[in-house]
Amino acid sequence: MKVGYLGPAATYTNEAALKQFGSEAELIPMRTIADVFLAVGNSQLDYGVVPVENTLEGGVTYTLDMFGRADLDEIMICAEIMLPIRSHLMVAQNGPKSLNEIKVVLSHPQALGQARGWLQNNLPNVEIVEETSTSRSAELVAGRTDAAAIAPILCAEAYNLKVLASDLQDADFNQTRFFVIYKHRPRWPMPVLNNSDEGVPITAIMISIKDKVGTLHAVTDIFMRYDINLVRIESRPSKQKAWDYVFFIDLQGQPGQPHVANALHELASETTWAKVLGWWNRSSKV
Ligand SMILES: O=C(O)C(=O)C[C@]1(C(=O)O)C=C[C@@H](O)C=C1
Repeated sequence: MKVGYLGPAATYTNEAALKQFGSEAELIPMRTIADVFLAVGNSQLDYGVVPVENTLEGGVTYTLDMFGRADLDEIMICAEIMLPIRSHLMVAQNGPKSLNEIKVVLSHPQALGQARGWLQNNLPNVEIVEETSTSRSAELVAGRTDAAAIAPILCAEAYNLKVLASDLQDADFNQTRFFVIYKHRPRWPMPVLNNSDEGVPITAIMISIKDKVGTLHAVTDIFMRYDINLVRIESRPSKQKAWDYVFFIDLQGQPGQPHVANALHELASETTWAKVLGWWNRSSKV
């Protein structure tokens, strides 16, 4: 079984993939989140692990936008992984000895955002450089004497770096949610990964609604009438025309339940486009 994740080795996504698949799978680092989607889409990978949402920084837009691509229409979600996120400031062994010797800080934009307060308080004048992942920034600072990376602790060992400061995240409830994605082929049963019957059933949908007064109200009204709890609603530009949006909705329940099936059926009258992205059981454990 081949499972792709945002690489190089020792990203948070790598940790999430290990948590879900253990050593049973061949874990393959990919350069970008888009590359994970594309390799799942052309069946080079059986599964991909991608970050989707963080408790401090919100939605991972790179991931959300890939679900809107027409050429990746068959990609679905079959599980989610929650990971506590702790970040550290690390430098090369012969690099800066203290914070005032650091001129540049490299990291993934999500990790930089989660440490915004710490950076403002401790390194207000450094240049900030965004990289494709935290471990890519760790790999890059290994050869520099003026730079530091914000990265997970696994990177210190993987890239032989020393840690100058720990726990940079702006709150200790910092967590990221990841999706396991696969290419939907007509097969039954659907893959079920670590999804015990004990969790709360969640279904993710993506919709585009009619451009008229009250449509969003009508959509939420349908879910209210069927007693369906909405656990997340997030909008992104549709990228089809200006000021046009798609909505990502996570709801409690699964399409196999009659009340959810009926609600999704009724939803068609208010939407111009709709897709079920997948369903899984949410564990209460992090
Ligand atoms: O760069 C990494 O280590 C990643 O796995 C990406 C990512 C993200 O995109 O949200 C994953 C978890 C953290 O929130 C920070 C970065």
